[in-house]
Amino acid sequence: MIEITGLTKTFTGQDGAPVHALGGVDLTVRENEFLTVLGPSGCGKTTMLKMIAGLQTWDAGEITVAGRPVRGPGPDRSMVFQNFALLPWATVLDNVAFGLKLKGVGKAERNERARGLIAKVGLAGFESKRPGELSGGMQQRVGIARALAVEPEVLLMDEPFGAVDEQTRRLLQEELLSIWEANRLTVVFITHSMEEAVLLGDRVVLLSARPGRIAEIVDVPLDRPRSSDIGGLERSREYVEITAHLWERLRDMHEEHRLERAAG
Ligand SMILES: Nc1ncnc2c1ncn2[C@@H]1O[C@H](COP(=O)(O)OP(=O)(O)OP(=O)(O)O)[C@@H](O)[C@H]1O
Repeated sequence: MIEITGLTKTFTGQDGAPVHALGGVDLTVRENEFLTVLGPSGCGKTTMLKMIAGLQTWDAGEITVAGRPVRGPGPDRSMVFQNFALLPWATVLDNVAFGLKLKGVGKAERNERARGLIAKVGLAGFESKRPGELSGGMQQRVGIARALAVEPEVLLMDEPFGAVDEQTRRLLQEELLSIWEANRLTVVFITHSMEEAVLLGDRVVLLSARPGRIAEIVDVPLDRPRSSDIGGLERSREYVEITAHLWERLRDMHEEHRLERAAG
């Protein structure tokens, strides 16, 4: 579905020094897969996601989505951001319908589709509110509904639940899982949470410290559907073993990074 080969990127830092963000990433994301991505801070996770979205250029390598080379943004891919990135002056309805408007869908149809999605993410009755009147969790529901409105093949999520409280995060995880179970989208989901990576993912990609490369890909053979019993999964032996393994790897990466820095 998504093929990434030899992806590299070097930025110029504020002091003029090169920042090697990605050091040759090769990755295949399967059709309808829920892929989660973990890695040390600054290893290029957001950079890679923006590249798949067509929002960031790269130096070398290639990305294709369903066989089409990525040259810029397109309606086949939607992104959900950590800070929601909603239009503050527009209502919930207009925010969700925005992408459909850009696609040229008529007002009656886009509003009907937007209302359906707003209900799906549990926000029926809030159509005429503006983002500033909503909690963080509610704003992220709008972000998800907006991303789904254009019926993308690929949903790109950059730490979407990082800015909400623990209970809301759990509810949003359950909602996202049930939406994905019903629609079978291809999802690439960045997170800082090992627990979240394992609960949601079919596979967890571990990126190494900068320059980011694939350090390991871990299969998550937990039963699906998972949306109805996240608590039960957390007590399963597989879940405990996989999260322990990921923690060991991440701890080693932090330690290597610390030693490299100490060595100058
Ligand atoms: N436009 C830019 N100009 C210069 N440097 C950049 C730019 N965008 C990203 N970087 C640098 O590239 C590296 C990778 O950034 P990126 O945001 O992709 O990492 P990340 O893994 O998503 O980080 P985090 O986990 O902290 O969100 C960082 O060192 C960052 O400072």
